[in-house]
Amino acid sequence: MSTESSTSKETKNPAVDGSELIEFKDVTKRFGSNVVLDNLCFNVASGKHVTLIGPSGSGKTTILRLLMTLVKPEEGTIKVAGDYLTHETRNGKLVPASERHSREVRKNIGMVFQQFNLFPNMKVLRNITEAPVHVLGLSKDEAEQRARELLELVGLTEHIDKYPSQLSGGQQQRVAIARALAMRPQVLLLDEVTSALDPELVAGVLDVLRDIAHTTDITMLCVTHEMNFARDISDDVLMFDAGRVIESGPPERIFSDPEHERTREFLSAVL
Ligand SMILES: Nc1ncnc2c1ncn2[C@@H]1O[C@H](COP(=O)(O)OP(=O)(O)OP(=O)(O)O)[C@@H](O)[C@H]1O
Repeated sequence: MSTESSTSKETKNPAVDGSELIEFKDVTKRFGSNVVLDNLCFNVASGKHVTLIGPSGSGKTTILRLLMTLVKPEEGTIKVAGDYLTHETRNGKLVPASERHSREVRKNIGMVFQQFNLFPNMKVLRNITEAPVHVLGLSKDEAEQRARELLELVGLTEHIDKYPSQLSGGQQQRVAIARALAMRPQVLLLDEVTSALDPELVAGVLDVLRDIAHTTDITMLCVTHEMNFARDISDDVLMFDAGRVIESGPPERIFSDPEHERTREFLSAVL
């Protein structure tokens, strides 16, 4: 991870191949007159785990939504795995991307939302196999094999034949994690994935994510208020304020010795 304001490169996991997997360059996002992201530049290297922190409304979720192409930037470019998400090259010129192009680039990205967003009318197994079969073109057998492996990873093998409504929130969120991973994305986006859970269910979900962070090569971009989790999994933490990164660095430093007054204020309110 690097930002224009970042100087530190201390990390606990080396980058898988050292290349930048996510690149935001001069990205500005406005909603009406509200400038949510202001000429934002940051990169995330392949295999890194980066956590976005900052006050409510500082633009963290908007960054994840831009990567999912749920919203579009007014200015600037976003690259994923070397391809422009928002633009494509036609006749040697960079032009706004077609839906088709963005969809292809977005296949590199999986997202887990605060509100699980499972298909309520499908059993657990089909929730996980649906996209690999219909988007990636896997055979039903291949997709089911993949789903079974992932259900084991998230500890839900015995719930394979249940509907989401028969599961706890924590179990539903673990299905959502398995569903995102079933697409074998290079990047996993996590948007406050434990915020909607009863407190006693939070640890189980975070344990699964810690396991994934520590045992796979997946790149993670995470928005969370769980600071202990952020400390455990992050190579770098980006502190946002008013649509800009005001400070970044390894969690050991950001949490114990923040440089910026706004970071100190924010951390004293949440830690
Ligand atoms: N679809 C939208 N239409 C209008 N304004 C929006 C929209 N989405 C986000 N915003 C505004 O953009 C700003 C940033 O929102 P965002 O959700 O990215 O912040 P955040 O840092 O993730 O906050 P939180 O920690 O509360 O989730 C807020 O002022 C929000 O009201």
